[in-house]
Amino acid sequence: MDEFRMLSSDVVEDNEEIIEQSLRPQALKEYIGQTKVTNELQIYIEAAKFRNEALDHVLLYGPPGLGKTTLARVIANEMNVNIHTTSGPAIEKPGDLMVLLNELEPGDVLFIDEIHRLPRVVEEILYSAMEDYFVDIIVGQDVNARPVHFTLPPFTLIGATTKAGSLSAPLRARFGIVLRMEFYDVVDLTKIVTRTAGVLNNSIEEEGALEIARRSRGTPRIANRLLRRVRDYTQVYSDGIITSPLADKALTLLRVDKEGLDAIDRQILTTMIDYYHGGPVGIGSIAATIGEDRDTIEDMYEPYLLQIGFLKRTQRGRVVTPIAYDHLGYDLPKTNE
Ligand SMILES: Nc1ncnc2c1ncn2[C@@H]1O[C@H](COP(=O)(O)OP(=O)(O)OP(=O)(O)O)[C@@H](O)[C@H]1O
Ligand SMILES: [Mg+2]
Repeated sequence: MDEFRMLSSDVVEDNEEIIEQSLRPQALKEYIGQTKVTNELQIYIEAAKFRNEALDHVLLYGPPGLGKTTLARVIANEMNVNIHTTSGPAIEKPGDLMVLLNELEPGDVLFIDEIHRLPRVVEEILYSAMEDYFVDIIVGQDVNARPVHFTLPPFTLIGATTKAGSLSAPLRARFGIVLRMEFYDVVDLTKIVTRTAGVLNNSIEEEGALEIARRSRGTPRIANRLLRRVRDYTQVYSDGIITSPLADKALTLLRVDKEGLDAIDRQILTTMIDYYHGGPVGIGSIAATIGEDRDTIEDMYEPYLLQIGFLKRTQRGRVVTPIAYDHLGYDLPKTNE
């Protein structure tokens, strides 16, 4: 079997995007977990509706797969407005953004995923669009060039990013609502797995859902992905009802360990131990040693390893913690004792 990579963003994703659509909760009350975020949003949405205004601009940040896109759609649903979806890298020039802004009706949501990757020239147009709902641009070229002033309807920009730190200060300052998405706890992930199994029309025991939840790195996208693989396994090897032992067997076959770590996670940790005495070591060196992209490690792998306390960040770099040594079956080096 090919190495199973839970965090990959390759070809599988196209198909997965379609599946994800059908799994997305539509309303705030169906949205599981993230209660800090949803409680806050509930208030702002209600107040905006009461005043009959567009919701203030919202910035959602946090690791991938936690439900930012889902939440953006839920917000639009709750506000009863249309959502126009795009992403930072898709908007190459001011004209691309103008096309999108031109489609907006009063109150609409413009969702920009990976907003930290917007080109600077485009970002600058957003400043006045967000602040005062207008855009001044130059139309035409050379002798025909002339400034044009466009007014826009009130709208809500929802930006999503895995890298809040890469957002420029002026852009960040224009979001009235800034929400940080957190990893989900096992209780909420169990609910998500159970809900998804229901949508997929699959029988699952509570313990089976729990086993998948525990190994999903606090991430709904991964939980749903693992559920589908476990479902395949149970349909082939048993009557299709997902139990805890079956989930364990399927996930072990996929080499997703008890903590939900996959091959790359383990490679990061063992490389740090084998080549760098467990650290401190810079993320660049780790990336170079295992031949992975630095951003991928930083955005997709490291946050969860930090969250569960397997990695620690220090002034001088990343350090593997004693519980990670233990989990991997390594003896602690003398200096750590
Ligand atoms: N709170 C939730 N309750 C139920 N299902 C959820 C929840 N959050 C996310 N999901 C499910 O997880 C999947 C991934 O969610 P989504 O695409 O919104 O993640 P994301 O944060 O936008 O990820 P990325 O940052 O990678 O774009 C979806 O299929 C969605 O159905
Ligand atoms: Mg998304």
